[in-house]
Amino acid sequence: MAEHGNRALARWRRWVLANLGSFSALFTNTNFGSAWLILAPVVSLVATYAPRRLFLTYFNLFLRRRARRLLNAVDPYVTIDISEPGGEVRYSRYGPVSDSDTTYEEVKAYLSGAACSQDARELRAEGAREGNGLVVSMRDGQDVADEFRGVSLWWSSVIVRDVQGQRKGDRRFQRLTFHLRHRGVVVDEYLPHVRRQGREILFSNRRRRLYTNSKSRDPYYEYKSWSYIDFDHPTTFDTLAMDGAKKRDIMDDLDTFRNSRDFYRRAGKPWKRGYLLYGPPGTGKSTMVAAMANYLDYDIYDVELTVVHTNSDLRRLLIETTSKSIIVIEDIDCTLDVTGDRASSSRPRRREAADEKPPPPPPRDTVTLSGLLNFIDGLWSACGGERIVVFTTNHVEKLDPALIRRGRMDMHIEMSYCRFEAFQTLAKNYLDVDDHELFGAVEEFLREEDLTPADVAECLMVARRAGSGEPSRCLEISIDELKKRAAEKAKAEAEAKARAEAEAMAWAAEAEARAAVEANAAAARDRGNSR
Ligand SMILES: Nc1ncnc2c1ncn2[C@@H]1O[C@H](COP(=O)(O)OP(=O)(O)OP(=O)(O)O)[C@@H](O)[C@H]1O
Ligand SMILES: [Mg+2]
Repeated sequence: MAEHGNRALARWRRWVLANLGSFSALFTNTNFGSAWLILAPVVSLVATYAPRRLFLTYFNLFLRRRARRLLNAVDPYVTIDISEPGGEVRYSRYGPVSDSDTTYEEVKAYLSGAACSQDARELRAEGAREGNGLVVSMRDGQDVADEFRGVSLWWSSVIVRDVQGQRKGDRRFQRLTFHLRHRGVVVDEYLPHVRRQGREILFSNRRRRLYTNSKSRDPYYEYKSWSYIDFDHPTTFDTLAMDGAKKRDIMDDLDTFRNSRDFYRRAGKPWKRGYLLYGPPGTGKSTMVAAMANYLDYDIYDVELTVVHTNSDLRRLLIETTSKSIIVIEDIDCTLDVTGDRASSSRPRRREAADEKPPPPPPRDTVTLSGLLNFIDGLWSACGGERIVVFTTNHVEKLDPALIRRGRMDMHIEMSYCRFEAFQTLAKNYLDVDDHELFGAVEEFLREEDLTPADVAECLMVARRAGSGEPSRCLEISIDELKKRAAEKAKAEAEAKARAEAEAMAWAAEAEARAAVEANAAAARDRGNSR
C-alpha cells in the first residue's frame, strides 16, 4: 500500500515538475505576467529612485528565490539524472579510447542487482559486454524503490526523444529521486556506494584476462603494450598439491589482503602485497599464480622483461595495469641482474668463471634493478586499486636482498618437493582416489626421494592411461613409475656432476697449459734481453 502511495507520489511529482516550469516562469519573467501587474505600483515607485538595471536584477533575484521556496514547499523532491554516455570516441597517442565515464553502466548494473530489480515488473535483458552473463535492467518508464540508511530513494529509467521525436536521437537516463533533506547522504555516500556495488557486479560478470606485454606493431613507437587472451586456467587451491598448513596460510593472507581496503587507507599504505615464490623447476610456482588469480578473481599481467628496454617503458607498462590484478615477473633472476650487486645492475648476464672479464658498463637504455625497485615502491601509491605482485625464481639465494625485503615481497613462499600430503592431492586430481592401502608405500618412498609435483603428476598420467582407471592397478603402476623417475633423476644428476667435474678439470688443465706457455714466453724474452 505504502509502495503504491510512493509510486503515485512520484507520478504526481513528475506532473508538477513538468508544469511548474511554466508556472515559475510567470513569476520570474520581469516583463510580462500577472505578478508584474500586481506589483506594478510598488515597482514603479522603487524604480523612480533606484538605477533601473540594478533594480531589475535584484527584483528578478527576489522573485526567483520566492518561486524556489514555493516550489520546495510544494515539491521537496530532488532528481539527479545519470545519462547514457554519448559513445563519442576520443583518441590518445596509442589509438582510440572509448568514453571513459562508466557511471551509467555502473548504475545499471547496480539496479540489475536482486535488491532493486525485483521491484520492477517490466525488465530488459542484455548480454554483458564481457562474459556470458546477462545484465537485467528496467524497461524505459519503469520505477524501482531503494533504501539506504533509512533513506527512501526512487530510480526511474527515462528516455528523452530528440526535437523531431526521432528514435535516432534518443538519450537514456537513470533518474534518481529523493527528498531534499537527504541530499548530503545521497551525494556523499549513496551514489559512491551505488558505483562501487555496480563496479563489482560488472567485474564479476566479466571474463578474466591474461595479459602479456608484446612489442608494439606501430613502427613509430618503441613502446611495448599489453595484449590479452581470456584466462581460463582450471587450477584452484583445491587442486594445488602442497603442504596443507602452508596452503591455508596463503589463502588466509589473500583473504586478509582482499578485505583490508579500509585498513590500507587508514594506515596510508598503498593497497598492494608482494609474494616471492621460490623453489626448483616443476614445484608449481606458475600453477600457484593461476590458483591465486582464480581464488581472488583477478586478472594476471605476465611481465616479459626481456622485451622491455627502458625503465620508463616498464613504468608506463605497469601504470597501465588495472586494479584487481596480479602482476607476475617469472624467473626474476634470469631476466634481470638481481644478484646482489646493485651498482652494476644491467641486462641479463651470467658470470660462469671467476676470471672471466668484467661485463661492459650497462647501456644507457636498459631496465635496471633500481628502476624495478622504484616502480614497486612508487606505482601503487599513485594508482589506488588493489594489486598483487609476484616474483618467481629457482635461485632465491642469488637475489639482491633489497628486492625481496619485507615490505616489497611481504610473503616468501617455498614451493618444495612432493611429499605425501601433496601426493594425496595429486592422486585425487589424476586418479580420483582419496585413500588406498598402497598409500603407505608411496608415503615412505616420497619421504626419501626428492621428486617434484610435476614429476609425480607425469607418473600419475602414465599410470592412469595404463591402469585403465582401476585404482589398485593405477597405484601399482604409479609406484613403479615413481621409482623409475627417481632412478632416472639420480642418473641424470650423477652424469651432470661428472660432466661438471670433467669440464672443471679440462678448464684447469687448459689454464695450466696457458700459464706454462706464458711462462716459457717470458723466460725466452728474458733470455733475449740478457744477451
Ligand atoms: N604443486 C603442484 N600442484 C599441482 N600440479 C603441479 C604442482 N606443481 C607442478 N604441477 C604440475 O606440473 C606442471 C608444471 O608446473 P609449474 O609450471 O607450475 O612449475 P614451476 O615451478 O613454475 O616450474 P618452473 O620453475 O620451471 O617455471 C603444471 O602444469 C602442473 O600440471
Ligand atoms: Mg614457472
